[in-house]
Amino acid sequence: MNIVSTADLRRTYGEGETAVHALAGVTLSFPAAQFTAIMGPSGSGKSTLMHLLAGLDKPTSGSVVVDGQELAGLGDSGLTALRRDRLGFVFQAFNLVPVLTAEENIKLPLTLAGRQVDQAWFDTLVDTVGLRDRLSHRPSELSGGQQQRVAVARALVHRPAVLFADEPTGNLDSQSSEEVLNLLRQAVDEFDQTVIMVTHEAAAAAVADRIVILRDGVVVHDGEGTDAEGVLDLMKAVG
Ligand SMILES: Nc1ncnc2c1ncn2[C@@H]1O[C@H](COP(=O)(O)OP(=O)(O)OP(=O)(O)O)[C@@H](O)[C@H]1O
Repeated sequence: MNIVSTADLRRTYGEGETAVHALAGVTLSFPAAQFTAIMGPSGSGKSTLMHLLAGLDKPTSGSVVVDGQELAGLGDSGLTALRRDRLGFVFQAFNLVPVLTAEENIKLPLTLAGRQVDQAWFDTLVDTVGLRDRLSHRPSELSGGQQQRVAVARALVHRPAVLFADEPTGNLDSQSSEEVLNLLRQAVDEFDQTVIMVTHEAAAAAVADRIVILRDGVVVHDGEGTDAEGVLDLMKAVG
């Protein structure tokens, strides 16, 4: 089953001669429990695609279906509810709430939605991300890698239909990057989570099951995962 799919998705900024076709017809399907890395040179449309998939921006034309819902048919409150209840996000900048502890940050999506915490699932997540002894710490008392692990747990606490990760290792050293990537991999392998990750880094993309490469707003490669060297070769091949 596809958790996310797009049909001839287009997003144009501006009009006439100065128009920029950030996405120029993208048709992609993302099945459940698959880890996809979206790559491509700067300006190729990665962020635009991610924003459209998450309902944070509206397409010029074409459609996006997430978890069985056509986004164009949802109003602002419907989109907000979809993001809150069905999507998880991990960003380059961690985006934790500074005044809340790690535990409160992880539980925040449920608190905001007024939903009960599934304690067994919370415990599984905390043990998976290895933060049991850091739960009462605030973000400023955690390393970058620990903060991003809190962010991954937060993104998974409500068991989203899909987890979007936007350059999740962009601010991390190589060891913390590896830990965070392993966690995302585990979320797919052990929890059947669907992960869509935008990244510039070949080493990050190498943990994915599938590599999609954009250039000038179109898909120029869509194939199985490979190691970091293979990813670099792919990037070179598509220019
Ligand atoms: N709000 C905007 N107004 C006008 N043009 C925009 C806007 N946002 C993006 N663009 C243009 O759309 C194209 C795609 O941008 P996008 O940010 O999606 O690329 P990207 O692949 O995410 O790049 P990067 O890797 O540098 O983040 C670029 O040419 C960019 O300049």
